[in-house]
Amino acid sequence: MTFGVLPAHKDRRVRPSLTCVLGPPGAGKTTFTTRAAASLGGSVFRIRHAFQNHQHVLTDDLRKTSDELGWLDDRAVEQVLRVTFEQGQFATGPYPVLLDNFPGTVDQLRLLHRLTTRHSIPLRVLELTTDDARLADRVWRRRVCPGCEPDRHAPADVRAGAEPTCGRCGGPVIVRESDRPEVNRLRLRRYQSNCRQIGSAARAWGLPYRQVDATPPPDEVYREAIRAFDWNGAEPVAFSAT
Ligand SMILES: Nc1ncnc2c1ncn2[C@@H]1O[C@H](COP(=O)(O)OP(=O)(O)O)[C@@H](O)[C@H]1O
Repeated sequence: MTFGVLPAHKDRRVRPSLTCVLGPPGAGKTTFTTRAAASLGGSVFRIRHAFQNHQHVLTDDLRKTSDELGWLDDRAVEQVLRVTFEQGQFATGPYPVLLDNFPGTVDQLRLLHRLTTRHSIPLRVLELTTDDARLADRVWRRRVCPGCEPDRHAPADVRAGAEPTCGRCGGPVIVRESDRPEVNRLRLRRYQSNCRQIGSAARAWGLPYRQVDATPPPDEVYREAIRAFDWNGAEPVAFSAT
């Protein structure tokens, strides 16, 4: 099986796949995708990074957006997906691919479905859920470290104190721009208005769709999520570079 010019995973039991990881802000998507990609030997896809990396494929009108959350038009999404996956420019590592917080709409799921069907790549959806109070608390507490993660996405491992610091580099941590209450409210509202449609479409198109309770600690969430899918028809194996 080929998928653009991307290499197949060295371990034949781990086959190419795309797993959409969805959930409201604070559910733990980035925590899960980062961890799963590391232990499965895969990579994480983020639409924002893909846009940044492939600006050149977009015409000027498609680079602009007036959307309140900065989402680009689906024509831009389609072009970026094509160049990322079909033209093999997804150079962040071998499969499986975990799509962090993507798709955001049913039309975007349709784009992915078409793309993966064309290339016989399994596509499935994992939704992480927890209660509203916990979501609010996690978003409220989340900090990022501009030193360790200049793009300010992945949550920092915060060392508590009068002035909380990054557990990794000891530097100052800050609140993520998108966690400001007014932006977070918008993100949550958009998620809530789109997630049911995405779920219904996934089921109608025969895509595996699993919900996992993201309330327990990350290790447990990870185990449950891995259990929720027959991960490529094989027990997931820890990735070894050898
Ligand atoms: N299972 C979990 N239990 C407790 N805290 C978690 C869990 N998963 C994530 N977190 C913390 O909650 C915050 C949000 O997690 P994150 O992965 O950034 O969520 P999302 O990507 O869904 O917005 C982060 O500070 C993270 O460290």
